[in-house]
Amino acid sequence: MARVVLVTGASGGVGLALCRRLLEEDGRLHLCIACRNEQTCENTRERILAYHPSAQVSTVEVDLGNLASILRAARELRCRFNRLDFVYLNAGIMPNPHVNFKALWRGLLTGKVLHMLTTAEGIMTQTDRLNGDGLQEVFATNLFGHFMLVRQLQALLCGNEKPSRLIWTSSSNARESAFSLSDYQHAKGQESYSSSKYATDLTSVVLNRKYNDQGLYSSVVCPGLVMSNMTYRILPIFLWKLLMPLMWLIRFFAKTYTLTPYNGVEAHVWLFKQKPEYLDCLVKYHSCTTGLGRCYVEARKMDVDEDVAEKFFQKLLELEEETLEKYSDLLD
Ligand SMILES: NC(=O)C1=CN([C@@H]2O[C@H](COP(=O)(O)OP(=O)(O)OC[C@H]3O[C@@H](n4cnc5c(N)ncnc54)[C@H](OP(=O)(O)O)[C@@H]3O)[C@@H](O)[C@H]2O)C=CC1
Ligand SMILES: CC(C)CCC[C@@H](C)[C@H]1CC[C@H]2C3=C(CC[C@]12C)[C@@]1(C)CCC(=O)C[C@@H]1CC3
Repeated sequence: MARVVLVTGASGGVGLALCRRLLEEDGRLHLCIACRNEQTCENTRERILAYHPSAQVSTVEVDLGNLASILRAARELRCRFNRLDFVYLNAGIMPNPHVNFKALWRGLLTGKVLHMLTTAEGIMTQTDRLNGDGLQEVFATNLFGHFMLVRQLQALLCGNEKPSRLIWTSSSNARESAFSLSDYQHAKGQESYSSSKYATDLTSVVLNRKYNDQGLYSSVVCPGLVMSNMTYRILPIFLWKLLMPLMWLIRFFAKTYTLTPYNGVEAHVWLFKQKPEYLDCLVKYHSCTTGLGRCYVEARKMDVDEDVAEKFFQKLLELEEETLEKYSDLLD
């Protein structure tokens, strides 16, 4: 039976490379790509088919920053499929990124330089805003939209003959100090991206606790530093191109400098081949590349407080309840 795989954020960068590499692994799978609108869906499908002409690729329109769009997409997916084997929750945003060059410069002179260059700790901020649903945009797109999608797809993910899998694209930038239970949407700070990725790690841990006995397993991966539209918004493309030789050099010391989307999805593809029962739900799987360009995966224990994770999950459930009340007309 062909496996059914749903990928969000498939239109470029990590998501597009993931689609292509999954089809290299298994040309028989049914790939459903989730993109923001009809035009992106069609363009992305054509780009994938150009490499894998005989692949089964379908599309679903979803704007993860819009709750009504998520409920509609989930309804469509429930009509189309009777199960989903893998869902890659990959779409993400980092709006208005700002690099603190002064802190970067100071950091270069300290012993923590590699940590800074691989996690961006202390050198990156963002400006967030409210979206049309009245939620903080980064929290809504990176985490809550995906959470709602998973919950709405529960019937396709639980109780199947074989386990189903959720694989979240998190980040090395996920940091406990950027997250607070009392401001879990990160309305007050300037590290909404870091907070949303930490929230992703917390959510995955609790999803395992709640759903493993129903045959649903969740994992988090970090693609490393990848050149994509997201990073091209941080520094201009020409500057990244100029910095490329330096970054290849840094890669001899910083293995998470995967740099290309192809290398960045090593962990996503590795997880596709693993039995979930043997994975550790408190581990984040990092895509790594050696100085000579060999890709591999490194498992690192996550810094999560399971009690905070549980409390945060309750808050997500409350927000979900409010959402479902508001959009009751979009439910079956
Ligand atoms: N690049 C890096 O160094 C790193 C990236 N990551 C994570 O990897 C993931 C992929 O990022 P990357 O490929 O680098 O960045 P890109 O900006 O290239 O890709 C982001 C993807 O998310 C989609 N997306 C954004 N907003 C929405 C939305 N509201 N609804 C639906 N889709 C949306 C984009 O679609 P559209 O084309 O319509 O904008 C695009 O397909 C993200 O979760 C990111 O946080 C993690 C660590 C490092
Ligand atoms: C010589 C160069 C390496 C200098 C580049 C400085 C910064 C622009 C980058 C250093 C660490 C990078 C980083 C990210 C963005 C670019 C840097 C801040 C991310 C935040 C991108 C998105 C992520 O999810 C994590 C990345 C961590 C490292």
